[in-house]
Amino acid sequence: MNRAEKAALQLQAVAVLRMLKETRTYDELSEVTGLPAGDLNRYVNGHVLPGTDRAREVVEGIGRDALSTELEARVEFDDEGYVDNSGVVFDQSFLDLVAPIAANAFGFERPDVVLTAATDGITLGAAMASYFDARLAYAKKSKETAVEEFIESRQRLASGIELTYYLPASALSSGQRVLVVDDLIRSGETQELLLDIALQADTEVAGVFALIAVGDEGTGRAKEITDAPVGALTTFE
Ligand SMILES: O=P(O)(O)OC[C@H]1O[C@H](OP(=O)(O)OP(=O)(O)O)[C@H](O)[C@@H]1O
Repeated sequence: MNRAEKAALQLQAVAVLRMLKETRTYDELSEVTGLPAGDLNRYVNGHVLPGTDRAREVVEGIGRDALSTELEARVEFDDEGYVDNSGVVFDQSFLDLVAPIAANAFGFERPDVVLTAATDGITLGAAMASYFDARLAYAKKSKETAVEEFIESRQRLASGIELTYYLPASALSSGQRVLVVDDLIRSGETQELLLDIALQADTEVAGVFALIAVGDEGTGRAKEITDAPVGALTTFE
C-alpha cells in the first residue's frame, strides 16, 4: 500500500466513524468499534488519523455492518412491496461511504467504467466511479437527441411490457473493464440488460453491485450471466 492509498483508507475510516457518531455517544461508539473513546474523539475531530490496521478494521469490518443497518433504517416499503429508497439515493455523502466498503467486501477489480441505469442508479454510480477514478456511463430508457449511434438492449418483461435501454455507443470501448451497479435489484431484468450492453460492447465485466437486493432472484440471474463477483450491500426478503 503506497502513501496515497494509506491516506485514502485512513480518511475513509474517519468518514465511517463520523457517520456512526451522528447517532451515538463516544462510549456507544467505543462499544461498536472496540476502540477507546478517547482515540475515537481524536479521530472524529480530525486531530489524529487511525493507523492502517485500525482503519482497515473500521472500513472492512464495522463499516459494512453499520452501513447495512443504516440503509435498512432509511428504506421504506409500501403495502405492495414497492421500495422508497430516496433517503439513500438522494444522499451523495452516504453513497460515498458505500463505495470503498463495497469494493473491499466484494473484491471488485478497478473498472475503467461504472455502468448503471437511469434514473435511480446514477448517484450510486457516480460515487463508485469517483472512488475508482473511473468514468460513469448510464443507459436510459429513451434515446438522447443528437447522439447517432447507440448500443441498445431490449427484453420482454414477465409483465409483458417491453423494456429497452439505450447507451451512446461512444460510452464504452472494446476491452474496457466495466462494473455494473444499480440502487436496487429485484427481478434482475435491468441488470441483465446492462450486462447485455456491456457484452455487446465487447467489454469485460468486473462485477455487479446493488445497494439493495429484494430477494435473491435478481442476483441469481446476474450470477448466471457473469463469473465476476455479484453482490448487494443489504438483502431484503
Ligand atoms: O431488478 P429489476 O426488477 O430490473 O428492478 C430494478 C430496477 O428498478 C428500478 O428502476 P426503474 O425501472 O423503476 O427506473 P427509475 O430508476 O427511473 O425509477 C431500479 O432503479 C432498478 O434500475
